[in-house]
Amino acid sequence: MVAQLSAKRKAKAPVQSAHKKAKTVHLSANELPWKTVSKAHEAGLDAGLEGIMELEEVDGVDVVYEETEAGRIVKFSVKEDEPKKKNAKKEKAIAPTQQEQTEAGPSRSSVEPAAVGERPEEQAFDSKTLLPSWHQFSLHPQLNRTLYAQSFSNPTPIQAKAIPAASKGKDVIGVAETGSGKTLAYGIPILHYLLTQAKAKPLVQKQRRPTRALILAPTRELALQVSSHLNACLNVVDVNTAAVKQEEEEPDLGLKARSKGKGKAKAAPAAGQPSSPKLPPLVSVAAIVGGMSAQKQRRILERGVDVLVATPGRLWDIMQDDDALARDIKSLKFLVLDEADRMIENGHFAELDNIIRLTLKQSGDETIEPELDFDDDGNVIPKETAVGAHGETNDELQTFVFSATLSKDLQRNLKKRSYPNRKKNKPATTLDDLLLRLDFRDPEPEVIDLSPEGGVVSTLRESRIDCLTNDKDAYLYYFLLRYPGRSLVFLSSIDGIRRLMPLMELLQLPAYPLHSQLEQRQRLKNLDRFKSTQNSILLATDIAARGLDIPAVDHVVHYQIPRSADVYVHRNGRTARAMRSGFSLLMVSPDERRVVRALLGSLGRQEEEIPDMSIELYLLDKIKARIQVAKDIDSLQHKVKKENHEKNWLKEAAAAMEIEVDSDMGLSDDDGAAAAIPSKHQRKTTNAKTAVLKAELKELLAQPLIARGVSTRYITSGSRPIVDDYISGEYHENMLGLKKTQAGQDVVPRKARKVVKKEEYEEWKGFES
Ligand SMILES: Nc1ncnc2c1ncn2[C@@H]1O[C@H](COP(=O)(O)OP(=O)(O)OP(=O)(O)O)[C@@H](O)[C@H]1O
Repeated sequence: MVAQLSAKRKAKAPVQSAHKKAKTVHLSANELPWKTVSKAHEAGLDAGLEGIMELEEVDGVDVVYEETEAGRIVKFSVKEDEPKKKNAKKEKAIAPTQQEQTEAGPSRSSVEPAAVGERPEEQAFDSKTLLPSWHQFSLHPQLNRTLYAQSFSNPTPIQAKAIPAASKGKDVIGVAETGSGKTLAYGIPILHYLLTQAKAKPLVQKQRRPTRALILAPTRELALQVSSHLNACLNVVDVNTAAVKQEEEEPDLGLKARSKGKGKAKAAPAAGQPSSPKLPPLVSVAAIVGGMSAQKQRRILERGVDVLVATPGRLWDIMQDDDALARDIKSLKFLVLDEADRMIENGHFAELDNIIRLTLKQSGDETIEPELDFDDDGNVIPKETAVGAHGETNDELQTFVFSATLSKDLQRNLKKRSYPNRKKNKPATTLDDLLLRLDFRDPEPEVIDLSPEGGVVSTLRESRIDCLTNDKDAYLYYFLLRYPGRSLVFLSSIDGIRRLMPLMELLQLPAYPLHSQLEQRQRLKNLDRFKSTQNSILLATDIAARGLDIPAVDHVVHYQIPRSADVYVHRNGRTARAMRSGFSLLMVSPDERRVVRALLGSLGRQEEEIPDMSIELYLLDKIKARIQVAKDIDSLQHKVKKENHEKNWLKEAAAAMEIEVDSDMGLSDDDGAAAAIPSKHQRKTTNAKTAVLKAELKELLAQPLIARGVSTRYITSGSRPIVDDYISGEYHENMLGLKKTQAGQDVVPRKARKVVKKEEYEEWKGFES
């Protein structure tokens, strides 16, 4: 129970007025413009100040002590004109439009002083002047403010279509290219609704917030990203700082990618608000994902979250012990499936199916009990007694399904909901099944399909290299040296990443791994390092293929070919986002060629459409030498590691069995010739070999790679004089004789490609026959 207790008021310390000319009025304490401040959460006041439920403060007040016959009295003097002048400019910029006032609820006129307890989020914003392209949507001022601060001056095409439809209460199926702002296309309508609904509740209220929106995402990283993307829209920003910065920056070219720290303004208290105390958010967003403390997530849920972004597995785990949450899911206002097709791939089918089942509109014969029963596989057991017993329906629910890849057939079926046997209590078995059992309340969901022809984003440059499987390392190394930048390299297996990582380290390339067998903390750390290092490499499985919005990925490399056309589209979508240019390279070995042809065919494309990457073969040979030495070192190191591991294992096993290792098993260090464990001598030899190879590699790495025809003695001579490149600063630091270029400049049309090498030809022939 929350008791409403008397507020503690604090006035600023007495100050002698410096502005003698300003008109001052004396007010009683109750007439002063008090503002509510939150209790300093960080200072731990939450727990310690029983009885003090609200703090208030007041600015610009002088306290004057006057001696009267009745004794000393206190007068509060307020300067009348100053504050108004000072804030006039700001107030003009954020004056509300008539429309906004209606949408966002009553807000003050620009000249009215801040109302007691007004929240910065609710201060009006002049979207007509500052964000004309967004004005038509009549968004909550808080959203306008953050859009402005992030320089999102225009809605993206999918946003322009989805926001009005969703705001009208329609269900939306949105398909648009990767990096086109789908998160905000569904996020803005949700936040707008919740913000306009939210009433500034007393800070003391400990009441649990019911979850109103559930966003399901296939991977933990994507869920965390969506949550932070939406949270960024709820940060209070100082619009005036933003305006100044905007003028200083170059003109907006249309779509500017949002990146942390690159926004126009820092999160800051809105104009006229105190800077230190932090109010609890009007609307809260949190992520519930696997691999992170379930207990902490449960605690967050106990307090309640308005918008929950979750991966199905963890959500289902938590829901099984949390009836309140299960009830919330039954009466959601918004359900979003972001990249639903990937959720199926991830093996979360059953959980997703169960969660979706709870969101079905309850009808007379399909009621699901709030208290759930589960079978051994964690599936909901429909209760017989529940039939028609409760009659509660959730007609309110709006469903949004977004992806960059949803087949036209599925879109059509979803719209028509032409699913012959929609037996809702039977588990779904395919994606189509699952999506078709979504209970759209809207008789005609809005299908917005803006996907580009063949799935290719207009700012993406694609290319391919045909090479033998064994040569992929060399080609990859060549590419990474030749085109420095942020490169995301996709592999199909975790083993492949484990094999490549030590090679990258030995070759002194800054590479980080990302796959499902890493601890979640390590995954996030590696992702962060990749994001924050301009020249870096992320070796990732397809957990990084969808949705991840990493600012400025220059290259996507398909080291191993994607297993479907959709994955190809999504992997490529990690670059060329938000109208930036990007580059992708497909590495195709002879045995992958047929699959590539089929894959492109299913996108309605020909192989010839993807040009070849041009390669300096002379340099490639030198690169192969480096790779070979690195591989030799790695295999020696691997051998030593394996032997040490076996030795330790044997020792531990022997100790557990209380056996003398030396005498009983002949595994002493000295008689290694006969034993599984190498002798000291063998180990020494291996170490010496490793040291020699490391020295050799060091020397190779220290020498520049010199292209054919370059004279290092006389830079003005040779068939490839490099003097001009030096003068213009265009010379390539790692590859002498080559110019610094973008990868996209070094592609050649496929028809013009060279004849395959003899040994490749042999292999191809074998495959093709
Ligand atoms: N109106 C806008 N103007 C400029 N940039 C925007 C706008 N809306 C979103 N962005 C930015 O575009 C980038 C891509 O957005 P988002 O991640 O939502 O794309 P997406 O369509 O979901 O991509 P994917 O299909 O790969 O998941 C983000 O950095 C986002 O901040």
